[in-house]
Formats: sequence, structure tokens, C-alpha cells
Amino acid sequence: MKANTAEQTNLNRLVLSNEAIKVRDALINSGLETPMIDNGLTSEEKYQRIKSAFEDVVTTLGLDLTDDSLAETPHRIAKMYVKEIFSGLDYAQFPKITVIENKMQVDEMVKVSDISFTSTCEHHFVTIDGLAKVAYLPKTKIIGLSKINRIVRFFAQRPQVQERLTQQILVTLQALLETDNVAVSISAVHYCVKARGVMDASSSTQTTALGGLFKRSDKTRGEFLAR
Ligand SMILES: Nc1nc2c(ncn2[C@@H]2O[C@H](COP(=O)(O)OP(=O)(O)OP(=O)(O)O)[C@@H](O)[C@H]2O)c(=O)[nH]1
Ligand SMILES: [Zn+2]
Repeated sequence: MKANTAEQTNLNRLVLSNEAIKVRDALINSGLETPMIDNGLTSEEKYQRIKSAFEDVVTTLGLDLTDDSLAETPHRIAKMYVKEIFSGLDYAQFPKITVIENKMQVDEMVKVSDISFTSTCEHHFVTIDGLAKVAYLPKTKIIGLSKINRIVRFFAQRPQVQERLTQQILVTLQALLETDNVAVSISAVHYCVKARGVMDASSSTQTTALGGLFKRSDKTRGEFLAR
């Protein structure tokens, strides 16, 4: 029997890590959560519905679903949506986070550059290809370096606008590191601009989200924005 929405929400709470819950709450409170509805569907139910919907799309386009190359396409797209490119909609997939006490009292900037990611534009459902730069000034906590890349990837695995992706990474690190002193910048190519519509093959878009000292101090901001 299928759980109702309230039961489903309780079930979600059971499987989510403390970090995932903390991050989700921080995004909701700051108004930066991706607009989502809790439809109560399991991953398997989502897969089945998307597969069936894409059978309609493929046949509506006039393509032959009995052809051996096309036959599995609705299955592939459904699997890709649920388990891969939109897996970041599910907080059960939020990465395991290692945060340790700042016993060595690091107080200079930690900066990770050239974090490559691909995401999906939520207006057209085509690829965004980008590089992120993330920095923070350690206070009481420091985070395992690879976890920064994993957080970028998690939020990239959602339908996105670049501005929201940038802010979501900022608020997530602020919540996990318990400091406002975080900065994120992203440079990305949108395939909805490159491969359709205006068909501009060379433009890219920069977005920046700055917290605490990164916003208030020209020196700190300058150090972050420099390569
Ligand atoms: N601000 C912002 N806009 C985005 C992002 N990704 C795509 N867009 C834009 O979303 C807009 C959607 O505009 P619409 O006029 O509704 O869609 P459209 O008719 O397909 O527009 P064109 O892309 O100009 O052909 C376009 O201008 C896209 O370039 C993003 O991450 N941030
Ligand atoms: Zn787009």
C-alpha cells in the first residue's frame, strides 16, 4: 500500500542524513529551494511514468519504437532522469559529508577552483556545462575537500537556473560550516543558448554569490575573484 504524503515525509526523514535535513531546511528558510512538490512517488514509480511519457514523445515525433536502436530510448531517458541527471532532487542522494573541528585553527582562505560539472537548464531541459569556484574562511569547522565538489555535483543534478545553483551551493556550505564567510562563482555555457534559439556558440555566463566577509571586504572578495 502506498504511504500518504505525511507518512512519506516521515519516511524521508528516516532515510535522510542530518546534513541533508540541515541543508534542506536552510534552503527552504532562505527561499532558495528548488520549487518542488512532494508527489509521494517512489523512484520506481517515477521511472515507470517517465518511461511511458517518453514512449508517447518518441512515437508522437513519428519515430519507430520497434526499431532496435530506439526501442530502449524511453527506458534510457527515464533511468537517466531519475538516477542520474535529476538525482539531486532526492535528498536521500545528498553526499556523505565529512566536517571536522578546526583544531589547527586555519584562518586563511580555502579555495577550490575549476570544479567541472554539467547541469540541466530548467527552461529547456538541455545541458549547462560549467566550472565552479568555491572558497570559505574557516571558523570552527573545516570540510573534506572532495565534499565541496560533491555538493556542487549534487545541486547540478537538478533542473537549474545558474543563479539558483550558485546560491544553493553558498547556503549549503554556510549551513554545514556554520559561517557566513563563503563564496561561490560559476562560469557556464548554456546549450539552450548555444545549440538552439539564439545559437551563440561562444558566450558564457558568470554568476557569483558572496557571503559575510566576501561581500563586505574588497580585499577578501579580490582574493577570491583572482585566479
Ligand atoms: N537567468 C537565466 N536565464 C536562463 C538560464 N538558462 C536559460 N535561461 C533563459 O531562459 C529564457 C527563457 O526565455 P523564453 O522566451 O521563455 O524561452 P525561448 O522562447 O526558448 O527563448 P530563446 O532561448 O530566446 O529562444 C531564455 O532567455 C534563456 O536563455 C539561467 O540559468 N539563468
Ligand atoms: Zn535553457
